Amino acid sequence: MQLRIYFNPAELNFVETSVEDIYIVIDVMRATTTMTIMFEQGARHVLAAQTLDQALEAGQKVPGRILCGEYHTETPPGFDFGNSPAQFAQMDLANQELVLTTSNGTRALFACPNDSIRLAGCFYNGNAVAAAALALAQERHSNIAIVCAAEYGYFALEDTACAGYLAQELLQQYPDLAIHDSTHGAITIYENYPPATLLEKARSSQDLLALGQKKDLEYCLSKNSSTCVPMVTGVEAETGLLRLAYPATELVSI
Ligand SMILES: O=C(O)[C@H](CS(=O)(=O)O)OP(=O)(O)O
Repeated sequence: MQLRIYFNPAELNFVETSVEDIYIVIDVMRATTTMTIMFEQGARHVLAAQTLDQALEAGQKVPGRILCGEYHTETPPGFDFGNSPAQFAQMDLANQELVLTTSNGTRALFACPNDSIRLAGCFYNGNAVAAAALALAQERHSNIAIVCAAEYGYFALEDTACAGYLAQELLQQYPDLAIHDSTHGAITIYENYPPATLLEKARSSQDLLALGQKKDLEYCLSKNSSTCVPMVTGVEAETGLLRLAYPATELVSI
């Protein structure tokens, strides 16, 4: 079993990807942390949209859906909530369906091959997402790919550090995993930029601090606080949104 790490979703355009691989998508600040917390709070589904318009349309289509997301960190007009993990952590989302669109994280899910298994990974569910990816890869005799959402196409320190952290977790749980240069690079970055250092140095941390979202950083930079592993379980035919669930009891269309 092999592990490859992509530091930017665009890299997927230049390699031969396999639909059989298990893709862990990381957007530490904040999309994949937020998704994990939504399920932690009881959400039934999170529907990931690629654009604001797609999200608005999907929100209007089904009454009762909660429309969430951001455009340049702000809650867009017409949306119920933004993309704050700290805010969702205070909400009872039992059985709710949420539509989520964000600048980088939800798009990174779409950058992976259609019909592939995609898991939302972050520091917050690190241990659990590594275990889930390994179980799926073993069951399917496939490889694992970690895809960093990055930041508007640019390298993101916190996503890469988290990729290194997940790589360490994967190697601990499955020492026979074959790794490549990208894994050595990500682990070195994690060792030099653990969460406490990311808080100080990562640009996204600075941006969130400037916006008064310090509480979000506590969630985004906390390790192994959840066993929830959001998984793409299909595509909503009418809207094209990716449906995520946890537990993924509906693994029928992939
Ligand atoms: O909501 C976020 O934190 C970001 C937006 S920005 O990059 O901080 O402007 O979106 P995400 O897709 O979660 O990275």
